[in-house]
Amino acid sequence: MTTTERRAEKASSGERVADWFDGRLGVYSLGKRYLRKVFPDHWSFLLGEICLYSFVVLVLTGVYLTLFFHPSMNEVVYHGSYVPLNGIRMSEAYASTLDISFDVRGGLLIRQIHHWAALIFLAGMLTHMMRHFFTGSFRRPREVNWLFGWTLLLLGMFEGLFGYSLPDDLLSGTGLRFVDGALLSMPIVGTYLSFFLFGGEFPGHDIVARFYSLHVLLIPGIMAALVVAHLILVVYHKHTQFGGPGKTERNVVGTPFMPVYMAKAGGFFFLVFGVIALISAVATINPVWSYGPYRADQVSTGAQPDWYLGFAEGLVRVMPGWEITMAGHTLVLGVLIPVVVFPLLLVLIGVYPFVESWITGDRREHHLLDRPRNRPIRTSLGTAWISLYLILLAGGGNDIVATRFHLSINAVTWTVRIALIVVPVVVFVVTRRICLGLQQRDRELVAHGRATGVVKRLPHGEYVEVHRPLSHAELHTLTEHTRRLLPSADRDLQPADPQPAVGGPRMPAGHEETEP
Ligand code: HEM
Ligand code: HEM
Repeated sequence: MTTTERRAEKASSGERVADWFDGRLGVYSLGKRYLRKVFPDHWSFLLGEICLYSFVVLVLTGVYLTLFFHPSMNEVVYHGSYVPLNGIRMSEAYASTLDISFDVRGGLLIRQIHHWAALIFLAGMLTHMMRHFFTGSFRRPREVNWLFGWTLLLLGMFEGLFGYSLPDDLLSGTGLRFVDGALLSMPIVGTYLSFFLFGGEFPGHDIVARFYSLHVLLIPGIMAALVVAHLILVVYHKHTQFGGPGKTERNVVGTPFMPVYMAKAGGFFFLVFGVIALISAVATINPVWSYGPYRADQVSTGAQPDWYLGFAEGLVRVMPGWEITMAGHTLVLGVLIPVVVFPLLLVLIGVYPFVESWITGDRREHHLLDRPRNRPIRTSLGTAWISLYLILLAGGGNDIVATRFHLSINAVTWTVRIALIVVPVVVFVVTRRICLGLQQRDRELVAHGRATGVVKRLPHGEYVEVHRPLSHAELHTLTEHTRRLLPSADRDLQPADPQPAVGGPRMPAGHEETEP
């Protein structure tokens, strides 16, 4: 008997299973390489995980919904548990959504989890994106990963729109009418595009089935592939980290993937799932039975898209109803301008990493994150963009704001129009001042230490405040960006130097992974 055979005989059944897989998939070398991968610890890294887990929840609940949802616009007469709609003509899609809500066991909860998860997914993506924006993690070499993320955001928005169009209720039909109007406003191609999408004149009989294929197959497929590519790139580039003692452009300090990070991530998945399930169990979302089935001659009052598309609605609502006639054709500028501005606002985000490196001429690799105050212009652009987005969101709900607060809708619309121009500029200027103020405070802290509030009288009568010098770690964090700006800071590009530059302690706990 050979040694290997003797070892195989002695090995436990677990080891034998692992050996079996190793022989076929090479899991040992993969595991050795990646299971001890170091992940830095920071609460904001959880935002990416929220996106990931809510996406998983969407896929799981979406698959359950496909078992009962009928993507058909054929007309049926409803005879189900929801008595007020009994005997009413509606599409099969709407009738099956009512069945999911009232007759399928657990159906309403799963529908609500699906919808709430969609809202949280997009909120997660937007905050995750802003976190990466403000800390500059999109810089070289992560521009492509930024673009992958950005594509996920775009696809997520359209996936949501297609999803809430599926039940074919009065609200989703109103949303589709909006899409139709946007298409029709496009010169020359508008009518063709509308007929192509709806398979004839709006609303036609095809749109639910078409959106269904896109919603359950094409878009989730592309998104799943992009999520995998996104995460592979995070592993390939190694994670960025905030500056601090022991952290350089060439190492990553944190906890290993197995077992620490994996245990935390597993727990966090159940936390995210649990919170979404709890919200869905207590808060109604999209009660389609109270809107009624879609009819092209009706529109519901207070119709609103899901929050992530509210800014597109706002763009249309703040525009005056301008129209011009050119060569015998009417151009509806009131809709056409928003249709052009909407993608522009999104494209600006996608190309930002390239524009920034072009303007600043910074083509270096960056693995240490910026503190937002040290990049005042970028930070101010980010806050101005957020303010623009929020104002448009409020503009998209101008009717709700007017009715809830007993205001005139014209007054609300005009306030939004003025705010749209003034507020982002003010926010930009104020944020920049705040950043510069914070930088000044950092400089004073470095130069004089922290004020203790203790005032001393010196022997010759002078009063002075006692300042406590900062610790080495604090000093390192506050001055690290200035060293990176100096040409001599190229030491960051030299082989790993885990020792802090200001003589502070090494990272107290955690593991360190060094660039080869
Ligand atoms: C990945 C992102 C996804 C988003 C943002 C999303 C969003 C939505 C939304 C907002 C609705 C309307 C829910 C409602 O009726 O209140 C919906 C419906 C639906 N979704 Fe998704 N979804 C996603 C993925 C999926 C996947 C992967 C599947 C299936 C494999 C799926 C299947 C369905 C079905 C069958 C419906 C119609 C059922 C109904 O409305 O009750 N979804 N989706
Ligand atoms: C389905 C949607 C998304 C998922 C599941 C996802 C997931 C993640 C995860 C888990 C990480 C590592 C941890 C972290 O830094 O948070 C990450 C990193 C990153 N994400 Fe996303 N993300 C998504 C969307 C986005 C979007 C919309 C953007 C920006 C437009 C983006 C840009 C980035 C960048 C630049 C990194 C690299 C950061 C680094 O190495 O420090 N992601 N993503």
